[in-house]
Amino acid sequence: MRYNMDRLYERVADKGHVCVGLDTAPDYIPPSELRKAESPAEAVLKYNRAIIDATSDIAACFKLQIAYYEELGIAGLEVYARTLAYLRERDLLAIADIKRGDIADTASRYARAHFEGEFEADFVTLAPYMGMDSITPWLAYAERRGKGAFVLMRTSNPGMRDFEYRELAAGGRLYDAVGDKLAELARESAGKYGYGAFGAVVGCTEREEASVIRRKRENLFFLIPGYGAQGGAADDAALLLSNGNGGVVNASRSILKAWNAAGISPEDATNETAAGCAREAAAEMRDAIRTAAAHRAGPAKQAVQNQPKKAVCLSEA
Ligand SMILES: O=C(O)c1cc(=O)[nH]c(=O)n1[C@@H]1O[C@H](COP(=O)(O)O)[C@@H](O)[C@H]1O
Repeated sequence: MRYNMDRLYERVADKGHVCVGLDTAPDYIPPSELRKAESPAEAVLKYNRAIIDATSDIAACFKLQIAYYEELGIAGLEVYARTLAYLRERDLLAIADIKRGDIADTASRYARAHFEGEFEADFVTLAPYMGMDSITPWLAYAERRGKGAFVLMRTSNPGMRDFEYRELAAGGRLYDAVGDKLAELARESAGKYGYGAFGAVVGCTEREEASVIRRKRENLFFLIPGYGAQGGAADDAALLLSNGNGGVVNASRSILKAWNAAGISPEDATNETAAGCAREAAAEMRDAIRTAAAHRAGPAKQAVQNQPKKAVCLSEA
């Protein structure tokens, strides 16, 4: 079976580790574009296309957080489906960030909804709280169609400590117990590069145990959120990589709102300028992660959060 995880590995080797997050809220879009569009949903679709076109040679993959589409109702879900189709037509890999988890029968319907038909994606995100019978129905699609998933293991949010860090009576932490199960699954679905069809979500906002997690889970490919807007930096993310591969690092707001951070005034901004800034932010991120991965012992943390930047991306738009 040719797993999507193998394809993702190859994209990382080719283009770097950036996963562009298409978490597109209408208020991230230049006001002139919102005024021109017939609806906020239409503006989101046009913005997504502009960002995809500007970053497709830099991004290993794209991630759509479905909440940003659901909140726009039916029109938003249409844009979600059309953005996925736009990526598919360009042979770009898509992660549907849906964080599902339910009993097996329901899970199999969720799996059909997101691995086939109008909402078809290459990967999904899953929540493991209900146990492995909520995960295995998705795995059938790995065997049949090469699909992949990232299961929440150690997340990027402050609340990760509420449950994920709980010490278990049997030893280890709760997130470690999730890792054990995922490593087992990965052994059964190992692809060409040794990674399982299903990987794990490990955030880069917490350095504690990052190197240990990476060493211990050598057959799990990681989806690494928390870069940029949540404070994670290139050298934090690099701790979760393995031999220059083994993970993609997601950034949503720091790419989608790069035009804002560059100091371009809302009156002057267009999709073209926003796309130019997004491209620049994604390229900087790619280079910073590559450098950090190459120098693991690495120099001082490169602050990426809220960095005031010159509007140099204007000239590239
Ligand atoms: O599964 C995820 O993608 C995810 C897991 C996690 O632990 N933390 C996390 O931020 N995410 C998602 O990653 C994205 C982060 O967005 P930014 O903080 O704007 O880069 C959002 O889509 C989150 O829903």
